[in-house]
Amino acid sequence: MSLLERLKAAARDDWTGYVDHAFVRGLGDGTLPASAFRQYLVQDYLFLIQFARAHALAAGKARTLADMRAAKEGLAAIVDVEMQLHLRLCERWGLTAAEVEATPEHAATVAYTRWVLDIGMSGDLLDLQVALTPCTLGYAEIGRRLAPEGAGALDAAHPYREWIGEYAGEAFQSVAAGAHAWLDDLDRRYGSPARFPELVAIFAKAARLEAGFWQMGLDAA
Ligand SMILES: Cc1ncc(CN)c(N)n1
Repeated sequence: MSLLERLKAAARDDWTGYVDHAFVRGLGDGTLPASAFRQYLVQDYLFLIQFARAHALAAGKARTLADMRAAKEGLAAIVDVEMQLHLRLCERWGLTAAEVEATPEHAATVAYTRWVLDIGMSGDLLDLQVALTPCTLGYAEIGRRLAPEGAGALDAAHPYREWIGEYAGEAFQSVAAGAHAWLDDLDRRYGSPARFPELVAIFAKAARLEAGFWQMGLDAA
């Protein structure tokens, strides 16, 4: 069993509370209020800036060139791909990058991002990657669930088609597959049965903070 599968099994309720949150169901069936999505979108851009820092921190924590390259892939996926999607979506919602960047961070954004950065500062690369795993692999799972037949099969009139398509699409799924393989590789080198409970606690907390992030969007509706 991969480390991800073991972590999900050990933190099942927290994982389900995240990937099956009411926000996600609303995204899937298109019933999510626009005000909830807008709040999410703005805060998620601010979130990604901090998560880019966390991926850069992973490069700094790396002890091998291969790990540094893997961290760089995660950083590039955020800065060069995901943030561009957000800018396109923001534009469509009448928001400029400058306006979004000038928006104050919500408490849920600060709570999640600064906690991950703290895990990265105080722990090792495996701790940090476990803290980052619900972010990348959770969205990949959500993307596959919301578009089981692929991004191209989504209804053209679906209000959240572009968002779902991004996470269900090949580029993001391939980044997620790489992160999944890297996590197992780190676990083989740095993991141990003694460390597992601590890793579960990190993973479960990240999943709860993800659920809190969705809830922050819903609360704005
Ligand atoms: C809150 C959150 N979590 C995860 C992702 C996917 N990188 C995201 N964009 N935003």
